[in-house]
Amino acid sequence: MKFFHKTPGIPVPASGRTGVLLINLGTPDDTGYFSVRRYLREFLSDRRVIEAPPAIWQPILHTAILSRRPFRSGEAYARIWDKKTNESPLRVYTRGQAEKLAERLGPETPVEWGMRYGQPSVQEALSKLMDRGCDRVIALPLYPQYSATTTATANDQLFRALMRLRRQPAIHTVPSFADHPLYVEGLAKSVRETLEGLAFKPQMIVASFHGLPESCVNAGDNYPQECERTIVALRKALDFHDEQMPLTYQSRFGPMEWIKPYTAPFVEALPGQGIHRIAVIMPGFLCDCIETLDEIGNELRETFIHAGGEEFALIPCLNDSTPAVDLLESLSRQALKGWAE
Ligand SMILES: C=CC1=C(C)c2cc3[nH]c(cc4nc(cc5[nH]c(cc1n2)c(C)c5CCC(=O)O)C(CCC(=O)O)=C4C)c(C)c3C=C
Ligand SMILES: [Fe+2]
Ligand SMILES: [Fe+2]
Repeated sequence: MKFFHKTPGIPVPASGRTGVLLINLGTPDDTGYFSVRRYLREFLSDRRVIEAPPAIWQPILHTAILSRRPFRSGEAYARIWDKKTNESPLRVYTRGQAEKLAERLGPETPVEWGMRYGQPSVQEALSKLMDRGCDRVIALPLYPQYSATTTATANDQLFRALMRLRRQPAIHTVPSFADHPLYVEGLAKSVRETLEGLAFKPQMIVASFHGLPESCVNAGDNYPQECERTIVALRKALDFHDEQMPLTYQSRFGPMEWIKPYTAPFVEALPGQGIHRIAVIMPGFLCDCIETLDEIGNELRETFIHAGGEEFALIPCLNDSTPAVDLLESLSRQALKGWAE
């Protein structure tokens, strides 16, 4: 394979054109063992995600993890799979966000979407933008809170693609948007709408964020502070006390210590404290995915009911709703302004 990719065929307009590149995590192509294995192998080989030296980690990954986990994860993906499009929800919503954002920005500002792991790749999405005449690219990682394990590796992947280009576009990377007013407003609206539609009144709304190994935080990852910023702003928007909306962390992986409190034990203890009706919101995720729909919507619900809970409601992520597209439009226009004459 040649080191440099082709230079885009379409001449760049004299005035230049700016495109928006949405970058999300990625997801398997189907729920079968080999697809899930391929996805997990790529994901868990990323040194931004697992920092252990490859000489130690790779043998563990290829034996203990990739032999069994794809079966279990494949079953979980099958439970949440979008039957209509035959895709994972994460991909369906990311595409929806890109298509709706493109309508808002108009034909002069092309929008593409790519995945850090799997398909469509960031490189493919970048090529499409350049083939449409973009010499400037706004890269927008779809994570509300910054973490080196998500935001930084999304940007790394884009710069990896740039390393192979003879003629590079200029890049503007959009920072995290943990307490952006449109994000907080969108979350508050989704809480109000879900509560209105429920036949019961939750005694507590648990805000569960994806977790992170403690070692990452000790080494300087500011993700927990970003989660705090989101939750402080959301409680304020809803006029909630801390106890009405506690913050917890889900999705642990491996034997190491992760940031606390852990969602599952926290929720399991609630019925014993007289809390039998809860709702769960997951403001660390812009799109519903295996972690929200299965780990929380299925597994955590079962844990809570088994522990004596009575009612459990899941508040959906913003997905490709109007508030989500409002937010992405605002972030894109803000970045576009930076390039205005
Ligand atoms: C050490 C492992 C992991 C770290 C660190 C991590 C950080 C992290 N992840 C997200 C968002 C998502 N993670 C998702 C799935 C997922 N995450 C891990 C591991 C780590 N994540 C695994 C092994 C998996 C795969 C699923 C499984 O087998 O259980 C997803 C969902 C993807 C989908 O296809 O639906 C998201 C989204 C954040 C925000 C984050 C750090 C802050
Ligand atoms: Fe994860
Ligand atoms: Fe999980």
